[in-house]
Amino acid sequence: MKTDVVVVGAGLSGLVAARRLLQAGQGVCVVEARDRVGGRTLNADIGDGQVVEIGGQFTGPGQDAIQRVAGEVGVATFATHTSGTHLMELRGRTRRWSGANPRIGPAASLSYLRAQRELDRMAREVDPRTPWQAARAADWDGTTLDAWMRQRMRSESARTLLTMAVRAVWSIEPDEVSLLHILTCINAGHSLERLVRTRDGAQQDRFVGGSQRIAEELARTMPDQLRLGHPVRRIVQDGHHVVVRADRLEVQADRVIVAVPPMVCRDIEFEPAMPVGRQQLLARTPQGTTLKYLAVYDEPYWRAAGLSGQVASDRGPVGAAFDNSPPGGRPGILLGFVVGRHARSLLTLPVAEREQQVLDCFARWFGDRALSPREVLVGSWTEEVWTKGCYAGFHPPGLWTSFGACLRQPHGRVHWAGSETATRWIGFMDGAVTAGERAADEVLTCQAQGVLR
Ligand SMILES: Cc1cc2nc3c(=O)[nH]c(=O)nc-3n(C[C@H](O)[C@H](O)[C@H](O)COP(=O)(O)OP(=O)(O)OC[C@H]3O[C@@H](n4cnc5c(N)ncnc54)[C@H](O)[C@@H]3O)c2cc1C
Repeated sequence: MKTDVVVVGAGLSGLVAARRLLQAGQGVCVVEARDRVGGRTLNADIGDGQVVEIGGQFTGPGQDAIQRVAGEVGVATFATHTSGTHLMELRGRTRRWSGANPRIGPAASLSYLRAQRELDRMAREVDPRTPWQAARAADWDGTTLDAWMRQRMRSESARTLLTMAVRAVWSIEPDEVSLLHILTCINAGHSLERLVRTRDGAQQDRFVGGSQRIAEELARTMPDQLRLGHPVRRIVQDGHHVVVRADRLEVQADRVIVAVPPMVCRDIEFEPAMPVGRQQLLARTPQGTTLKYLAVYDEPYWRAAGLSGQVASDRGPVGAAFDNSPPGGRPGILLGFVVGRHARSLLTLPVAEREQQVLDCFARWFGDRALSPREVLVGSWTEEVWTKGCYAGFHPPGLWTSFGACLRQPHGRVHWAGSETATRWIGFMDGAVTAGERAADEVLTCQAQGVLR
């Protein structure tokens, strides 16, 4: 089969790239390993025509790209449930709180807010398009966020709180990530405060009908271009064209856009081989670890007790919880994120034991009724062969300054998309959209100029 452009991966990034290319009159073939579209967005049916999200779900102010695309395909947003009192488990104490910030004592609060402000200020010195060019890039990429926290934050409670925030936002531990990477992501997501917050922040809204609907609606506009269930194994190029070899499918094209997560991209064989910088980049980009649990109850019974369903915990295994009920409030759904170190430890247990530990957390916060959900759904993304971890890939120390310049550099006729290659909202659905559009524009420019880079 022959076409102008092959897109590998029918997640949001690949689908948006394909849409832009089709709009520009290009022939397109989207080759997807799974038998569904949406990648890291996935809806689960909970009956009565309602769904809940197993993958990415939240959106908020400043995420204009995903909201624009959602609007264009007729998917609206609704507010995440936040009314009521939130809970925080911190260093052996459970606190109830409401308003902007949890009360953790004046010294700890001050230490946390100072650190947040300092990180936001440092982040403004980092251009997310070229983090390796920041004046202090070498220093910041030579250390971890944890090392910086130990140096700058005297309060242990404040450090624990920031660790909880980092786990919740990026599903990683502060001692494994480059300080420069965190600053890049903070700038790309406006500010740490915006990344962390629900109201006025990145968790403010959800998509009606579930986020996967956006991918499904995009896919509906290109039925003839989609090839589902064909894992791409090999991409071979010469001076004239590129051939994409997938299971039971071979497509020849002028150019290819690869829109898959970094750890999965490592498994595709490239001929000629990728340049050394990009090989190193992929080999050293791990992905976060997340198990996302959704416990379904007849009603959101915790609301009657004045609780919002929102919890942050350093004890775990659930590190963050939300009321994830559908817009109408029935059934009641508790969402529990098990992330970072807690997720890696939970993943070593049998599935039934994992679930029990999660329900035990819910019972600790919302009473024994939590132990009897009518259904429990789980997204175990590290165990998904076509994802291998989430929410996204991240950079340990040294990576941005050594190999960052290779992140978006095309390899001959092969271009790179996916939320990890974004320069705004890196690792988010919004980033997936802008990365897909950027890669499509690169291809269109090359096609127009007849360029082989
Ligand atoms: C549990 C969880 C919670 C999240 N929470 C949020 C959130 O609240 N808000 C937010 O904005 N983002 C969130 N994210 C992140 C967000 O979902 C992702 O950044 C975004 O969806 C990534 O889109 P993508 O197209 O770049 O990659 P993907 O969605 O991973 O798409 C890649 C596609 O490529 C396919 N593929 C892989 N390998 C091959 C191959 N060899 N051949 C063919 N196809 C292949 C995959 O099957 C997949 O369909 C979350 C993610 C998860 C998993």
